[in-house]
Amino acid sequence: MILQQWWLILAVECIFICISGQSFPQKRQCAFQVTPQNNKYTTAGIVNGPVQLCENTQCCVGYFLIIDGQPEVDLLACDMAEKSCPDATCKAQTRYNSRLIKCVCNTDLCNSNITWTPESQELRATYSYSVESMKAAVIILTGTLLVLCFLLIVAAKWRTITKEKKENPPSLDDYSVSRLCSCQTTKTSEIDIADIELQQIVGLGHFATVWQGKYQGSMVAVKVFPARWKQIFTAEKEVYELPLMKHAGIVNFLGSGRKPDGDSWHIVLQFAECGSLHYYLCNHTTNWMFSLKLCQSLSQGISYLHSDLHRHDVHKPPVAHRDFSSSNVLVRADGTCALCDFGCSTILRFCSGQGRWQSHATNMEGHAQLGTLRYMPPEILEGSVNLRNSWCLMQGDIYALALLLWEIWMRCSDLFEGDIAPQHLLPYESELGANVTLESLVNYVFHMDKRPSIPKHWELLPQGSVLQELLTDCWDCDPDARLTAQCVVDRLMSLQSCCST
Ligand SMILES: Nc1ncnc2c1ncn2[C@@H]1O[C@H](COP(=O)(O)OP(=O)(O)OP(=O)(O)O)[C@@H](O)[C@H]1O
Repeated sequence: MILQQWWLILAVECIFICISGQSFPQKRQCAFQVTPQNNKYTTAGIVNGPVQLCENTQCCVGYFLIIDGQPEVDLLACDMAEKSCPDATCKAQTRYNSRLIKCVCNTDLCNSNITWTPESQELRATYSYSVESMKAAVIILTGTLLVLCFLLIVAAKWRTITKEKKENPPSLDDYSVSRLCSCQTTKTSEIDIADIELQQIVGLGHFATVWQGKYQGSMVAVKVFPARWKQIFTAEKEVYELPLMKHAGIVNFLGSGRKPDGDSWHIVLQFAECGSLHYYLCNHTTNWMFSLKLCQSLSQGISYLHSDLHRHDVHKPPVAHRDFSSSNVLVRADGTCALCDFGCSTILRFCSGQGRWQSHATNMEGHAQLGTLRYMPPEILEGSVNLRNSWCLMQGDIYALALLLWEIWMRCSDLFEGDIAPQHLLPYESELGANVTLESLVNYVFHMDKRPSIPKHWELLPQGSVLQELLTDCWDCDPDARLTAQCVVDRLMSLQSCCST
């Protein structure tokens, strides 16, 4: 009897091993070496000394620091999730800056040795994979992972739905950047620059100088681009000139013009009396209701920017901001926020002839990594995202929105004991300093999955848990798990009704 049972167990085990051997490929083994700062990768598989057996991927990853002209290991491990890794050997693919390089590859222990020459430092810095890698990845993925991709999309969508996304966002899958579709409609709004009186400089950006000025008897802001930044001027003007772009959450565009000698290009805007949100928060604390007003108008602005609107025969396509920071939000005298600076933005257009969304960014090709480093989401910092995927650009804006909400609430006296809010700090300023580097952000935000710290005592406040949940749902490391901007608007609305003080 006992012998019979033993045979039965052995037979079942045999069948199981046979089935599992046929159904699943052998697990990938990768060289393993981490530091306490990036030990997140320990969870990517079973570690056995210098080797890791991957749980979820066939890809090994290696990060190397260039020290004295030689690559030195920073991290070796299995990749955290299944991604494209068409190369059998570890070739330097992405150069984050002059010091940090990365490879991903698909054979056992392939990440232990990187193929790198000083010439490969000439690689153009980009957060997307090279064209060859992309082509190979597409072929492999199309052939072997079609079903898996479908299941992943369904799972991601399901997760998105369960996050109470009340808005029904447009389906923006992975589309390539293209020329403008024929369905584009823009209006021009030329202004004679001679009619503007420039009075004083109120802002100095990377690309333009912003003046306070007078136009037709009203106070205006004039953004002056030198001729060499014409491309950025054109990109920004194009966003402002989209149909239905007038909204309380977006700074009012009055027109644009060019100096007769052609050496500068001008964008004329409504003047925001309190300057940038960053400037405002450095100089003012707020009470709860005022901070909520800032947050609501801010999220309404980004929600409107992301929206796909049809009114009568007019269409406003969704726009991803892509450089959302407290310096690119203005504060009006009435305490409402208005978005500005669309020089890095991407317009998404739906072309009925092609039956799909296309993204359009005038300046995208030359400035793949545009945006303010500190506000870049982990997936863009790490380089695992395809920047041509329009939907992930919106999700990047939501990550930055969370950082802005955090900045605003950290200056709200009602959220601190004795009504004393700490001095204004930029996100990650207390942890990484005033001048962050890409390397330190990749480590802290991506590898360590850290975010700006939320004061412990907020848990005890009536609104504390909602604030905390809202922030964590917006800066989630998984872009698909983040809320939509409209959902943020709704959550803030419910905060107003439940926690008015
Ligand atoms: N309409 C406005 N009213 C008042 N101040 C403004 C206005 N527009 C811009 N500014 C000020 O000018 C600064 C720079 O503006 P903006 O971000 O548009 O320029 P930029 O050159 O594109 O900057 P960046 O370095 O972010 O790319 C803002 O942070 C703000 O202080």
